[in-house]
Amino acid sequence: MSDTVESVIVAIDGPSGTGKSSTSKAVAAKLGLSYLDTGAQYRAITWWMLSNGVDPDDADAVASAAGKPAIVSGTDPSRPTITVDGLDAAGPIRTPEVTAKVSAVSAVPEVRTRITDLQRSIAAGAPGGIVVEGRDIGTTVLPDADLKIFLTASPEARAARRSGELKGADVAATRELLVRRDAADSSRKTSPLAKAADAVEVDTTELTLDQVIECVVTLVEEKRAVA
Ligand SMILES: Nc1ncnc2c1ncn2[C@@H]1O[C@H](COP(=O)(O)OP(=O)(O)OP(=O)(O)O)[C@@H](O)[C@H]1O
Ligand SMILES: Nc1ccn([C@@H]2O[C@H](COP(=O)(O)O)[C@@H](O)[C@H]2O)c(=O)n1
Repeated sequence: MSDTVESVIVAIDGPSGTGKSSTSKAVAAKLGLSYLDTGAQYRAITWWMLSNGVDPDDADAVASAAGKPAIVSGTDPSRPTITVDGLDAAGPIRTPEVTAKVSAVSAVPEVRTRITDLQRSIAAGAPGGIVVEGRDIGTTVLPDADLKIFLTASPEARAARRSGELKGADVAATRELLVRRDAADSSRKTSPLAKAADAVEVDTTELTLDQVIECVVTLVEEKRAVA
């Protein structure tokens, strides 16, 4: 006889442009789960620093200000939202200025503690379960997640995807920026980008987005089915 567990927590990590957001949103929508984009939270705090005259490269100043902004994430996968001090931040957090500084801000331990606490409380409050995507979800934020996925793809595939998204941005320059951001995220001391030992690695280089979504949905359903 088979039964189905009530709630499931899925952690999806990986480098930039591997398809974490697209996959996580679609999987959550298909399975009726909540969705959390943790990169958006780090972008939001970075945007607040830039908007409030805090130098993102001054780790002490960033640490002192880390508790100030009120960051609220909406977890409906069909309409994810993010506000900072009540302002809609969805657009401003995607600017090149924020992208260029987010790795510096997210490396500051006080920022990570603040955002990790927020992520854990959102995951704990998600009624039917949640898909949480980022860089350290399986290793640090939710080490007891029911399923951990680590998405990868070649830098060339990721750059081609991103430059398509950015309407023809130079692929070589896009690749350079992706690789540099991954290197910074992987080499920071506190909670770096890393694959959890018990994560399932999915190389998406040769897969369509639909194939990746199907693969992850299958893995979640397998986990949910309890013998
Ligand atoms: N398997 C795939 N095949 C082709 N394109 C894809 C695939 N997966 C994602 N994409 C496209 O690649 C781009 C980047 O995907 P997405 O934003 O989901 O990646 P990400 O890992 O969340 O990136 P980041 O960490 O930088 O936020 C999007 O335009 C998305 O539609
Ligand atoms: N769990 C996470 C998620 C993200 N970051 C930092 O945020 C940056 C932006 O992430 P995107 O997914 O929106 O590209 C990322 O480069 C990391 O610096 C993080 O540290 N931990």
